[in-house]
Amino acid sequence: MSVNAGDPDTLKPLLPPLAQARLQSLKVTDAGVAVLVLDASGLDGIERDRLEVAIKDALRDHVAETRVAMMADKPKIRIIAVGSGKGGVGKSTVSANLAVALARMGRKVGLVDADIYGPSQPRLLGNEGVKPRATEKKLIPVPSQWGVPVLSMGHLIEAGKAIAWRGPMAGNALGQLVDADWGDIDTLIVDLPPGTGDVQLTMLQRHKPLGAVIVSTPQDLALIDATRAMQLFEVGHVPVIGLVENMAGYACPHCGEISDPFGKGGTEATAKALNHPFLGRIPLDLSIRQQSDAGTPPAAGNGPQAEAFAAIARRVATWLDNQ
Ligand SMILES: Nc1ncnc2c1ncn2[C@@H]1O[C@H](COP(=O)(O)OP(=O)(O)OP(=O)(O)O)[C@@H](O)[C@H]1O
Repeated sequence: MSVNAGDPDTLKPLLPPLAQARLQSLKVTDAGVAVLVLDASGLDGIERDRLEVAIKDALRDHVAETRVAMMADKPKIRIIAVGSGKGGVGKSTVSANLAVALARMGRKVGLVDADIYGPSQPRLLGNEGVKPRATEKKLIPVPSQWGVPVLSMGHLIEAGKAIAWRGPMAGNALGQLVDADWGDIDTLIVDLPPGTGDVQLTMLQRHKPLGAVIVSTPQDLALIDATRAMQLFEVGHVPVIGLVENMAGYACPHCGEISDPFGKGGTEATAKALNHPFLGRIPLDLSIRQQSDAGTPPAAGNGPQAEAFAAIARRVATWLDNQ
């Protein structure tokens, strides 16, 4: 060991240039052990191994031992966009319950309500009226009792006040919601506004989703619009994870007879025709609307509705795990 052992300033110039550039700290213990912390973001496993070997070689004759800690980059949040061709098909309901069902499976999920002209997530997750806190630069998502933090324009504006924003302002607002301080969340469900307008384009261009879930009713007209929404994602090179059929089969609360006010099986047939997976079907059920209005997502319960959402969440989770 050299006489200079223990002096980090003498050791630094001995390091390979890449290590010097990425060095975050260098300490030497009383026992002569050099402990280096490096920013390893963007380096792959082989590059990291090579760098560690080079550092140890460079210091071998100067310290008793060298330990290198590589700080990996923060895992990137994966965005799943939930879209629909037309309004009112239950896209927000599916987004909220998909997020809750994924959280119940132990996933670290957050929810962005990108439906900035008609935000509904604060009501669906039961945290209406709560204002998000903010650090100097970023919003801090609002917690919900279902384990899913959420950010919505509904948390930032006065309840019931209409927003008449133009495209670019809407895009910037969406940016603030998506780029918030999401903590250890690794998957963000983004509830898009219906259709194929500015907000959807901004989403594709600036915050590229990893995949998209498309919600439709079994109705022909809704399916035509859903097909259009899928084309938008395809043009943006965002893979369609699959289609969800909502409001399928109505069970009469009095006699139990099942009727199909919006048709039957249309979404599954469309998925098949377009070669996309079918993720599952949610029945038209009065209790889904009642629980949603009360801020108690059905996916958090134990009934058949919870299972219907859980089945969809399992398919989405499997898709995520295979990426
Ligand atoms: N499966 C269902 N059974 C019964 N009611 C439902 C179901 N899905 C959604 N709803 C109800 O339908 C209404 C519209 O749902 P939601 O707001 O989720 O649709 P949306 O597609 O997000 O609409 P928008 O385009 O306005 O954002 C809500 O009152 C909701 O509670």
